[in-house]
Amino acid sequence: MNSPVQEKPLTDQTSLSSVRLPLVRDLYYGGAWHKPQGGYAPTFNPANARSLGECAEANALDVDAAVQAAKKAYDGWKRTKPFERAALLRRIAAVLRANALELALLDASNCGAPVAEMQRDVEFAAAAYDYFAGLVTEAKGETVPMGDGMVNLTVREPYGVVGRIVAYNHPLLFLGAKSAAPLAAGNTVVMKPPVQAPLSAYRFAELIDGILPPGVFNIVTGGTACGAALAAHPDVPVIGLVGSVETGRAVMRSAADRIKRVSLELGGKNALIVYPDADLDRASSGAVKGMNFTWNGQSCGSTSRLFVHESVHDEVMTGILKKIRAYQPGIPTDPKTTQGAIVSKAQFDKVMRYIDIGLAEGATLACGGKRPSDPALQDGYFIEPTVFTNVRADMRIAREEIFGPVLSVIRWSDEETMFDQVNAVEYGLTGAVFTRDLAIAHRAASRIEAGLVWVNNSSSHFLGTGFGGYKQSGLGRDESLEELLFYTQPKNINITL
Ligand SMILES: NC(=O)c1ccc[n+]([C@@H]2O[C@H](COP(=O)([O-])OP(=O)(O)OC[C@H]3O[C@@H](n4cnc5c(N)ncnc54)[C@H](O)[C@@H]3O)[C@@H](O)[C@H]2O)c1
Ligand SMILES: O=S(=O)(O)c1ccc(CO)cc1
Repeated sequence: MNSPVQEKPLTDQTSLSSVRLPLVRDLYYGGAWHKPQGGYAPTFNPANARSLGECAEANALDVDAAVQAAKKAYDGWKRTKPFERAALLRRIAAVLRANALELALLDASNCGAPVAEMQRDVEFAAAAYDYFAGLVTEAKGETVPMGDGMVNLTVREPYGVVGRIVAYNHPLLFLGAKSAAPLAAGNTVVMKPPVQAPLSAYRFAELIDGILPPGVFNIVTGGTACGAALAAHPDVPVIGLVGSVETGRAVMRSAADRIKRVSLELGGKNALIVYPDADLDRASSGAVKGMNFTWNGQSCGSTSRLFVHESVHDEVMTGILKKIRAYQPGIPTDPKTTQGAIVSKAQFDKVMRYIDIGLAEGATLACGGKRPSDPALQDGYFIEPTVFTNVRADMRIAREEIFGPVLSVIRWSDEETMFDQVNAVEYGLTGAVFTRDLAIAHRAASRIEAGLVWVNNSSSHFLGTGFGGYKQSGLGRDESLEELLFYTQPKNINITL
């Protein structure tokens, strides 16, 4: 067992007394910590732009060492009885729950999302471990009648080493939730956390160290070079990415060279449609909820395009501008904070650029669009919740993923034209419809080109139901049995008796 941890104040701004800050930020593979050959780079607290210390930057040699450790552990893990695997996964879920606040504080200080939300993220990761532990016997096969003297059966087997590369908006959630299915299916994993916010991953490795056999669960931290080395590695037959469309294309290109299986959970520019018959109070609440302002809209599923019927536009806007006030930028580690900081200067600058573009394109700034005035927040990457009205569907702020707290409101009158505009973007991750009419709800749900459509709701994920994109938003469905089966391959066995 490694115990590379000491008590130390997390940041000088945390309103909670103290938290264990991982002192060892090396690479975790083969059940041990290893110094990176690629060196170290600082990670930051986006609430004040201060360094939180150096973290390992894995290079291709480091990634290879982690993959070899995972490869070595594969045979034993594959042969472990499914219920034994499940019991170990459930122990990880329990460890996550027992350490939720500490892990959430690490995420809050490193990725900028409020600690209260990050506690929910830890619970989501724990629930995913429990869920996939419960599905281990569903990785099953079938038999085909062959007549006398012959038996035909299909079994599902794991692939070997799975690489999973994840985005920065839910660091711990993705580390946990995205490792659970491949492990449950009998693969070993090499996880690549987001370069912007790796701290919770180190602590996760410390906490679960010793539960799984060495080499079953491994972590390599770093940026593009680390992710690209993992995606290209010849001994990694399956690669799962949570990230941008651009990265998805890069991962798919390198996967093509080795005929790898690829799962892609990518970006979105999702539409929420309000019909004239909708419960307008619910619709304005849904529009605010759908933006995930609490983590600054940094959610692939955020409904950042609001299509409101012209007859109810003003009433819906009044509701939105009132309800949006519930989100006030604040220090992420403060449990009362409702909206955190944007993850990095680069992302902050990108969002501000899009706000300038919206203004230049002639949209009307209805609220936000700037840093908050609170002096305590001046060093951090904070932007007030921002709403543009009078947006045309062809404007860049209505077509491109901003991944920030910026909502674009578009009026509609003709339903066909509205559907054309909703589906005109290259993305197809989520969509939402607000109406009281079931026929409209079904019509709109069938017309929206997206992998998930909420009716009279937004933002929520439902473990067990499948989450993933149409069009450029990705390939595959996570959070479901389909995710477990994705990490298995069928083998047909034909027996002549
Ligand atoms: N569909 C989903 O479930 C989902 C969830 C969260 C975020 N996202 C998307 O992720 C994006 C925001 O996250 P981001 O900025 O971290 O995305 P990103 O694509 O820049 O990075 C994602 C991960 O890929 C790694 N990476 C970058 N370039 C790589 C390469 N060439 N090869 C291999 N790995 C590489 C990064 O280090 C990171 O770990 C948005 O587009 C958002 O919509 C999608
Ligand atoms: O990016 S989000 O839409 O917030 C999100 C949250 C959880 C998950 C779990 O698979 C995926 C995307």
